[in-house]
Amino acid sequence: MSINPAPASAPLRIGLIGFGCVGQGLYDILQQQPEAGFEIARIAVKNPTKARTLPLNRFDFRADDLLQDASLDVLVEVIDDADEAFRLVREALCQGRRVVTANKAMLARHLPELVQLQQQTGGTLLYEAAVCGSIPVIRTLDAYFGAEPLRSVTGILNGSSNYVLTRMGEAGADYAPALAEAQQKGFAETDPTLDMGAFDPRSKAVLLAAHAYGAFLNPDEVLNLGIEGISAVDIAFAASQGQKIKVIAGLQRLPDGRVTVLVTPQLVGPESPLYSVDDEFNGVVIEADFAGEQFLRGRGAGGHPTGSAVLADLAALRQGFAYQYPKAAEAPEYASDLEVEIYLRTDEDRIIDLLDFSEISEEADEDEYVVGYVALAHLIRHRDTLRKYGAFIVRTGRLRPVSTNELVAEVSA
Ligand SMILES: NC(=O)C1=CN([C@@H]2O[C@H](COP(=O)(O)OP(=O)(O)OC[C@H]3O[C@@H](n4cnc5c(N)ncnc54)[C@H](O)[C@@H]3O)[C@@H](O)[C@H]2O)C=CC1
Ligand SMILES: N[C@@H](CC=O)C(=O)O
Repeated sequence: MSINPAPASAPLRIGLIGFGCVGQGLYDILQQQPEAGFEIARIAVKNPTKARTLPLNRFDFRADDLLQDASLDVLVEVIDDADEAFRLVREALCQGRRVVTANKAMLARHLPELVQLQQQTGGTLLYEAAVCGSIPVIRTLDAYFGAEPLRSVTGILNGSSNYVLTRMGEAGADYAPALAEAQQKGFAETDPTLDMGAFDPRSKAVLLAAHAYGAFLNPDEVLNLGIEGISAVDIAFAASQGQKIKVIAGLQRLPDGRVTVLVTPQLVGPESPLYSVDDEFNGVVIEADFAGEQFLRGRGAGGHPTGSAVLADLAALRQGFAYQYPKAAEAPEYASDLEVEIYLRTDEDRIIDLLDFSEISEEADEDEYVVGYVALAHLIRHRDTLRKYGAFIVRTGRLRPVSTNELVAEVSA
């Protein structure tokens, strides 16, 4: 038997919208891979006066001009403005075009509409780069695990906050300079609050929930707590227990079939594969009913790793690949009637009152921390107040149904 290579065909003509960290990363990758069969035909940028690595005549200054150009085979949207990204992607899909985006904030807000639009117009939208940079997690969940029920998907989904936590834990760095380094390396969002406040990994968790469980969630329903209030005391507390603090997105099927999603700092021990996922790396542990545990690890941010995921989407589009959302027809109910065990450090007594602990197992006046169970609904309702008063919260990983002492799940991260 002889295996014939795929027939040569004309390169796919790409319209690239956005030439920042990711746009340049993709451009660079395609320059180094002329044989890959993709040509960046037009590049739209916003600011005509900004100094760039390519001559001025290489750029367009109106993304809409690319939308009107029928000679472009695929549009790649990698700008940092979620509202404008939605307008552009929506318009392209209305035209029935093929689109790749990395904009998780936009996707998490508009996914149901964008999926419906593809069904109506025949357009295709891929977004592997939107979750975990270079790690092929969306396609793994959608295509490979499309038929298998999943117990949980647990991951470090944000490179910038993981970088800051690593620098603070290993090098004893302060929070602000560690964040400045993450920004300088191109890992952070234009507004780093999205990273440090865990809004970015929450968007990514919402996307994973659609592919892992068929659950299309409103991001506001999902608890996100960040690391803006972290201090050396917290890292020492974790270390005293042989653990590290990581920002963990936990997607979990409960015994009654419902799913819950939490995105918060969490204590992670050396028994977890996520314990040694450091710097800007991301990691995802998938617990499947029949396959058991699988672990994916890779660079979660940066121009080349993210550009690599865009390249993979371009290649997938050429092969006619589209997401199936295979579990959407039997989407589970979303559960928030749970109690979560947390470590809370605050110098404000009113925060402890506000959270109304149902059980306290440990209290240290000197270090101003409390460990105990709190209703998830209270954490969601008061998350802005917690952020405002600099309270720092870490989950232990234990969950239980509201108002009972029966432990339903112990997430060992
Ligand atoms: N940097 C990273 O590691 C990753 C970024 N992403 C996502 O990729 C997207 C791009 O991120 P970065 O490249 O890091 O941001 P960036 O800030 O480096 O670049 C974005 C560029 O888009 C330009 N822009 C804004 N509005 C525009 C418009 N209407 N038309 C043309 N250009 C416009 C900005 O001027 C800027 O140069 C964002 O959605 C981000 O969340 C996703 C995964 C990883
Ligand atoms: N700001 C994001 C970039 C990739 O998604 C991160 O730090 O993970």
